[in-house]
Amino acid sequence: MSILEQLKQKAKADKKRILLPEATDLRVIQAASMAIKEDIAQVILIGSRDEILKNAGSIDLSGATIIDPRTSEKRQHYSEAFYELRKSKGMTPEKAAALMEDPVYFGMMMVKENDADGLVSGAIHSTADTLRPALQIVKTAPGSKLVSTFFIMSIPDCEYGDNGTLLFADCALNESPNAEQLSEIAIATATSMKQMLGITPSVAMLSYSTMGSAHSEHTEKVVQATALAKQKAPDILIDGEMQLDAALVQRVASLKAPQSKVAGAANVLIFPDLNAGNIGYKLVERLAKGEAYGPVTQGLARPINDLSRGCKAEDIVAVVAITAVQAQV
Ligand SMILES: CC(C)(COP(=O)(O)OP(=O)(O)OC[C@H]1O[C@@H](n2cnc3c(N)ncnc32)[C@H](O)[C@@H]1OP(=O)(O)O)[C@@H](O)C(=O)NCCC(=O)NCCS
Ligand SMILES: CC(=O)OP(=O)(O)O
Repeated sequence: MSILEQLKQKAKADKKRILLPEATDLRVIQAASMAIKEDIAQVILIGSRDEILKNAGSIDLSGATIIDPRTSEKRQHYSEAFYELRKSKGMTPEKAAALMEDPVYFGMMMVKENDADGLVSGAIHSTADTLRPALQIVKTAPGSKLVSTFFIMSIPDCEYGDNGTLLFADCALNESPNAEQLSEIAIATATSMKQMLGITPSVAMLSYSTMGSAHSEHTEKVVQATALAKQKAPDILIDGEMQLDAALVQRVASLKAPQSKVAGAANVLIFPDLNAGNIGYKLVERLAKGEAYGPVTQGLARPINDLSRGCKAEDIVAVVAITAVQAQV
């Protein structure tokens, strides 16, 4: 069974209430219909009922709940709760009331108030416009300092990773993580690999240098992050700094990093910054025809997940399943 099929089966076993706030977009409407048909979530669409149904045309949305923020009886309550939450950051009652007309902000408050279990957005909104309200409203999980994101990459006919399945991080949120933050991203992604996919993580801290073959402030950051991650999580297999070929290809690993248990067998790739991570996942998605599910967030108090604006309806369904599985924890 494919990784995606496994996640869908898990989602089905305990169905969660998942919000789709970009409900007028045709891909989101198609995804909602598919998710309902596959029975992986209770789908809640946020937006104008008339507009959603007009855009849906003949697509069956009969199993979805539709909530219009402008007419919702919860609007006043959410608006007041949002104002309370953000007043120390300059929020005013007027601005809070206006933002509650925005389906993404309204949806975040639904999740915050436990009126839904998770939210998926980003088919229309940029990552910043999806994740900023999540960070402001839902906030970090207890014990988590840093929210970060990963992609589940599923690459056809691929001998690397776990039969072509790898996690890539951070490809969407943290622009220029320092060594401490990079170590947190590595540990969180390894934990996600184990918890969500049941695969033992083998984490490569990527660089343009392998085990000291080059030196600069950029490589030193990765060296330091690797040492910190090993110190904080001695039970997780983490190594670096290493180049991508050393991380994946056994023949190259035996030349460049013969002592490393991770080199040649990595299934979690930690990129040194967002330029590398975002370009890296899109290269694999487009040139190797890999499926890229995400960006999936880790470290938030409740599951809020993003999409790429280039996503297809099937990608949205996959992220709905992932969000539902996260909501089960
Ligand atoms: C998401 C993003 C907008 C957040 O930026 P920001 O400038 O920190 O935003 P804000 O200052 O409004 O932060 C909002 C809150 O989230 C917190 N926060 C921001 N990033 C965080 C992180 N990674 N982990 C935990 N908390 C975080 C801030 O401390 C702040 O908290 P507070 O307002 O309650 O005190 C920014 O990180 C970003 O643009 N990232 C790149 C997104 C992108 O373009 N990706 C490429 C395509 S996928
Ligand atoms: C994750 C990502 O790159 O999102 P977008 O393509 O929407 O910028």
